[in-house]
Amino acid sequence: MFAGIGPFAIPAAQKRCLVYANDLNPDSVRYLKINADINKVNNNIHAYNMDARIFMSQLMTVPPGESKLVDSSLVSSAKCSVQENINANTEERNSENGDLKCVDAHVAVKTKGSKNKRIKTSVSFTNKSWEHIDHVIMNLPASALQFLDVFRGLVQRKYWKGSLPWIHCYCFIRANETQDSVVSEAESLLNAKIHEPVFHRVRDVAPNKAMYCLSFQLPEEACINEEITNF
Ligand SMILES: C[S@@+](CC[C@H](N)C(=O)[O-])C[C@H]1O[C@@H](n2cnc3c(N)ncnc32)[C@H](O)[C@@H]1O
Repeated sequence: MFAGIGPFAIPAAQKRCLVYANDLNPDSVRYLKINADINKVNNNIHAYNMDARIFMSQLMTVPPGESKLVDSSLVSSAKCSVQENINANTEERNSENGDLKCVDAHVAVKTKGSKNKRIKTSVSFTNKSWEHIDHVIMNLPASALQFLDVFRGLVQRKYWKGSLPWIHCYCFIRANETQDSVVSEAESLLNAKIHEPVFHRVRDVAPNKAMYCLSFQLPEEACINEEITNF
């Protein structure tokens, strides 16, 4: 969600993960793509330049064409509607399900105007992210925890295949704070109970403050559990 120039995205892609990497800063995304090129993993990394909440929402939205299908076997055989929207390598198109912009995976084109404007980022859906993702990495900013609300009702269980994703959210804990208070805050943002949260102490950043990574599996209660409608 906050990929920066790719210190997590590039190693994951090197391990053959398919990575959807996003950052709000266009310069970060530019260098992320350069790093992906240098490391020869650009086929495994799809880079986005948008706010992390919008990114997650759009990644997980079931396109309208897919939502009419009656069972998951039909869903898996249907063509990705976003993919269908790409008919020229460098042409930008809006997806059916919103305003996620698609261009060829290997082309990073700056928008007209000033240097610092958003860049058109690359999307080439080979997988259907609303059906399954394994891990979400939220490696800072310090406010990363506050973004957990995006997962509330994000996954539509009837389209999801396999186990729910693991969320890895970095945070800072001061000496007068506890891990329990972090979990409580995360639970209230998710509106669901977190089962078996795992804290990994990353490093001390000050005498009374340490950086942690809170990992947990997205709780079932945080998902939408509607029945499939038969048409
Ligand atoms: C401290 S950096 C960490 C970058 C990277 N995860 C790393 O470990 O190098 C935080 C990143 O979050 C990005 N960021 C901050 N707010 C954001 C938001 N609302 N949506 C997406 N990215 C954001 C910043 O642009 C920055 O690249």
